[in-house]
Amino acid sequence: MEATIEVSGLRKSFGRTVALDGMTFSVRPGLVTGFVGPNGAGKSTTMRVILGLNAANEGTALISGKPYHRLRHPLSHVGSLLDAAALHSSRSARGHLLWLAHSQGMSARRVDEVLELVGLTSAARRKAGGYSLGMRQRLGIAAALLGDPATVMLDEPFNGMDPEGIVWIRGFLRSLAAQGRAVLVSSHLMSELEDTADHLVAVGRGKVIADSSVADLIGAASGSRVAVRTTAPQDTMRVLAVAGATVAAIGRDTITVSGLAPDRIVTVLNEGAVPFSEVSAHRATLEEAYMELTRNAVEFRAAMPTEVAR
Ligand SMILES: Nc1ncnc2c1ncn2[C@@H]1O[C@H](COP(=O)(O)OP(=O)(O)OP(=O)(O)O)[C@@H](O)[C@H]1O
Repeated sequence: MEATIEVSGLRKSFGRTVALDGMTFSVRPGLVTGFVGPNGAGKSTTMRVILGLNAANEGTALISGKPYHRLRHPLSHVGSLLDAAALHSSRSARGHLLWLAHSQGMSARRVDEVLELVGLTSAARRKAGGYSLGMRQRLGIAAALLGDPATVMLDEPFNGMDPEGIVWIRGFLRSLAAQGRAVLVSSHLMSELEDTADHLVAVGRGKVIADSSVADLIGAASGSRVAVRTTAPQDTMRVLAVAGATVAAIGRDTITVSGLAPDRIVTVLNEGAVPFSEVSAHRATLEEAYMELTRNAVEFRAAMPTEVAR
C-alpha cells in the first residue's frame, strides 16, 4: 500500500474556537512536505485528527487510504512525534523505547536500531528526564520509527535543536523521504525547512492557503531578478537605478536587480567604475518565497495565537 496522507474538508471547533475550517491537502511518498503556518493555524490539531487523537466535526483524514483506527498495525503505517516532552522522566531512553516496543510486540533489537539511527546509543541508559530538549526530540523520533513506518509525521521536530541537531535532522528527514516514505513536518520557521522540504503546505486559520512544490515557490519568488555583490552598495544602486533598473538591498553587500539583463548590469557597473565581485541569477530563500506567498493573504496575516486552555 502506498504511503500517503489524505486530509479532506476537516472541520474542528473547540467551543467557539474554530481550529480547522475545511483543511484539505495530501502528502505524497518520497517527499518531505513542510506543514507551515503561524501559531494557532491548526497544524497540531490536523496531526492529532490524522492520528485519531481528536475527532473532527466534519471531513476525513486517511493514512494509506484508511482512517487511523482501521489500520491493522498502525505503527508500521505511521510514526509520529507530537510532543517531545511526553515521556516518563524516570525511565532511561532505552527503557522508554523498550516499554513502547513491548506494548506493540516489537523486539529489543529494533529499539537498539532506532537508538543508533537517531544517534542516542551512547546516552541510551541515561534517564530521559535529564535529556535536553534536542535529545528528547531525537528520542521522540526514535519512538516514531520503531514500527518502520511508511509515513512519518513530526510536529516541530526542530524545536530545541542546536545547529548541529538541525543539520542532522535535515539530512535525516531527507533520507526518510529517499527511502520512499511520506514525511510531514510542521514548523513555523521557514529557515528550518530550507534545503529540506520538497513540498510546502502553508496554512492559516484552519485552512490551506498554499500547496505547492518548493521549487515552484522559490522560482516564482526569485522571478528574473539578478543578485549583485558589491563593496559599494549605494553607488551600485544609484548607477543601476539611473540605467532604468529596479533595485533592492537584501544584505550588507548584496543587491537584487530587476529590469536589466546580467550583461547590461556588468556594462553599467564597469562604465560607472563601481566595484562588484559577483553578478548572478538571484535565488530567493524559502523565507522570501513564504513572505511572497502570504503577502496577499490578509486572513493569514491576521491569524494570531488564540489563548485558549488546552
Ligand atoms: N484542546 C484544545 N482546546 C481548546 N482549543 C484548542 C485545543 N487545541 C487547539 N486549540 C485551538 O485551536 C487552534 C489551532 O491550534 P493548533 O495547536 O492546532 O495550531 P498550530 O498551528 O499547531 O499552532 P502552534 O504553531 O502554536 O503549535 C488554536 O486557536 C488553539 O488555541
